[in-house]
Amino acid sequence: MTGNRETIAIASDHAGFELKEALKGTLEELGFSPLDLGTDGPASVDYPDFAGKLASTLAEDKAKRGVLVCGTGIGISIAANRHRHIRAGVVHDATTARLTRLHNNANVLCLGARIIGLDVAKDCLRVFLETDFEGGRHQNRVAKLG
Ligand SMILES: O=C(CO)[C@H](O)[C@H](O)[C@H](O)COP(=O)(O)O
Repeated sequence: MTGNRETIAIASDHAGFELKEALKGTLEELGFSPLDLGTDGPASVDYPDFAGKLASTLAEDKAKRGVLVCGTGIGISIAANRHRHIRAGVVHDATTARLTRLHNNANVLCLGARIIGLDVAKDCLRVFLETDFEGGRHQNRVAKLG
């Protein structure tokens, strides 16, 4: 928390850099405090390094939720999901953003900057942050993820 604003960790590789920068503003507009873990420019970097930084930040309880962006959202989600405390979902629209919270209790939103546009990405972010886990039949399934 920063003041009474929840901290949301955010990171990307070079392909996701521009979208990450834009989404930091969206987080602020929505009343959250973005914690930017890089990358800091368009130079080519390796997405596992940034997924790892975000995973460490959540493990250290510096944030409870995070956002990761790469070209497709796929590589950075694979990397993030190697960490047992991370449930990262790649989403493409508000429906998948809602369902990865309702059903998977995802704590990390993954977006593909080369796949979706800014307005859809903003929708995904807002819906992800405002949707609670449904629990019920999904509780046991999520527990089995490890
Ligand atoms: O890992 C990915 C594919 O799922 C990401 O989209 C990366 O951002 C992409 O591979 C980076 O590609 P580039 O050609 O090195 O820019």
